[in-house]
Amino acid sequence: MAHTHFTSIPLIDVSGLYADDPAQRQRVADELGRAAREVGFLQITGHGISRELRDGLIEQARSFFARPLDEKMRFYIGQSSNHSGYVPEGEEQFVGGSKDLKEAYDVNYDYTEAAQVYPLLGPTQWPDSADFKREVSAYYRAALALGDTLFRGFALALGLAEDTFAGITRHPTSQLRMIHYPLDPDPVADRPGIGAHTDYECFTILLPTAEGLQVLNGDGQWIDVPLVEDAFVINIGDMLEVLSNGHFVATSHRVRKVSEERFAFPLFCACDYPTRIAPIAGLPARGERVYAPVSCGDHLFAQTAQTFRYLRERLEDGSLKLPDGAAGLSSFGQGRREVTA
Ligand SMILES: O=C(O)CCC(=O)C(=O)O
Ligand SMILES: [Fe+2]
Repeated sequence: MAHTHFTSIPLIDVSGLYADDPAQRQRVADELGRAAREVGFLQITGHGISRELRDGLIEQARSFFARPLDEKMRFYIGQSSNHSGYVPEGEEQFVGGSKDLKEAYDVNYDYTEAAQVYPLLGPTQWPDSADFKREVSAYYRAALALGDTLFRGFALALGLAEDTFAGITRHPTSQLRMIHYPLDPDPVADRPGIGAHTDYECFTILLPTAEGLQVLNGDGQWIDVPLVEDAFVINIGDMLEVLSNGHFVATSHRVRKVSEERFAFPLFCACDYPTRIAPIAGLPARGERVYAPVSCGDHLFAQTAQTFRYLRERLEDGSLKLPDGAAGLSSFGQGRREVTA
């Protein structure tokens, strides 16, 4: 899908999505739709998530990542049963073996009632801090609720019923990542924060603490995303590009080498694990592209299994098998995790 030649990221006040008046909701949805079609990235204000919730999350990240490595490794993601916990530098490697300078803590949707056990759902492996669990969970809940509101807005933007996504986002595999990009002490080393990629899921709600995020436009130029007071960055991911039959675009982005210590908190809004991701019936194709259907959870897990060292080792020794029909890396959407650095 070709992108337009944008040179800035649209900023939208979404408070109208909470209005009782359907016309007001539709007006905001139309703005969301324009940004999703033309840029695939936007920034939002009027989202209702308080500064207190955001500061609580940032504070917990700051204190967790400041701990010595051996303490952080006590909560290593590789010892969890559902892919949650601490992700040390170098654990996650994308196509081409990118050398991102970052560490992370992955938090799961704490859903334990599924009749079937799914690899990306279940109780989070929390660190040994009640404050961390409380503050991070509070933010996570609020951001998931914002995600539901945005799903309704995107449905209206596509000319669909407002509750189109409700039935497939009841217990979604929507992970919250807490990412720490340390300042590289070597001023000449050129290690990006995160290499160029698109996100796998429907859309991402991102809270950054500093500039550094860049978005690729149709002319192949990297456009800086400014840090806007009180705003979240929202970007379309592969799955919403597919569901929308190419109307919305999953846009490549990256984080350049940071010039100050940086934290970023993406919540990847996905669908329920077994959801079949295919163009929604009745939406005419926008481009030439024909999208092959995939299972939401199996696709996410297959991508994860091929990029995390601990899971790759299990694939190699045969103790883990990829779900049937799993796609290879960068074979979906806009070429997820394609490293061009
Ligand atoms: O750190 C950021 O601003 C973006 C992170 C990101 O793109 C990702 O985790 O997928
Ligand atoms: Fe991303």
